[in-house]
Amino acid sequence: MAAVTLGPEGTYSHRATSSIADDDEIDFRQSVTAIVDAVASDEYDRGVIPIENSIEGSVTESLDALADYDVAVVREIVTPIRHALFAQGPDFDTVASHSQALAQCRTYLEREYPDATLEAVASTAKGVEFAREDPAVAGIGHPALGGDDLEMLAEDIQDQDSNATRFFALAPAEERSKGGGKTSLVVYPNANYPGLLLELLEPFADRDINLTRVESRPSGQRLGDYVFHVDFEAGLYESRTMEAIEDLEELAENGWVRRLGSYDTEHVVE
Ligand SMILES: O=C(O)C(=O)C[C@]1(C(=O)O)C=C[C@@H](O)C=C1
Repeated sequence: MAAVTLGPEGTYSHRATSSIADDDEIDFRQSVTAIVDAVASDEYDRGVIPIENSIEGSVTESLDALADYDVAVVREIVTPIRHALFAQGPDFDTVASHSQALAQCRTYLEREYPDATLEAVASTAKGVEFAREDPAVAGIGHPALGGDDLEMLAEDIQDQDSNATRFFALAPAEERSKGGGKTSLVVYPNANYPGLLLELLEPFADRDINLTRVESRPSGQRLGDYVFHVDFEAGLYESRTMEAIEDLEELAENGWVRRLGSYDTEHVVE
């Protein structure tokens, strides 16, 4: 099964993708949007993108791409995230990594390297690549990224031991699954009036559907205008879900409701 994810080799996204595809069938892109685009245009059977982290919250580029492209979510993959710090030696002045990884190690970095410049790059593996090329740069990423030419200066530097990231496995839209106990939707009401958010949530409460996440993102159209990402514990084709979606579609008559799909959860233990 051909799959695409965030590269270069050795990112956390790559490790999550290894749980659904053979390593020789995994290709890499430099951004989440490029991955979603490649799946939406049928170039790959699967794409894996990070969605949210237990310390730093949503990966906003991923949420925005799910609102912009028609793709299906067919699985969620939850994996523990334990970061290590790599450099050629102790004399670096810059720490390069993915913005999420830098944020997940904020307390450690402020305590140990208060003067270091933090540089957000496309991925953790990219940051470690920079460290390999430049003695002034350290990288943060999975402990296996090191190798002989880099020193592992510290391990387990994430601010919480329980650090974990949730990924979505995506497929072309026509594969929108009918199985799985969790469902994700994106709703754009294209409206703003008192009680709108309450009205958005009522269709679920009325049918005893447990919401597991509600996230708002700016629509990009105007200030104060939002797209809502909703996850809940019920299948897409259960009658209570279909009824709830009918209510949402009425509410969003000037906007839209996107069904991302139903899926099961896989916990990858490293
Ligand atoms: O840079 C990587 O290794 C990624 O796979 C991206 C990413 C993210 O965007 O959240 C994935 C997991 C970790 O939370 C840190 C970074």
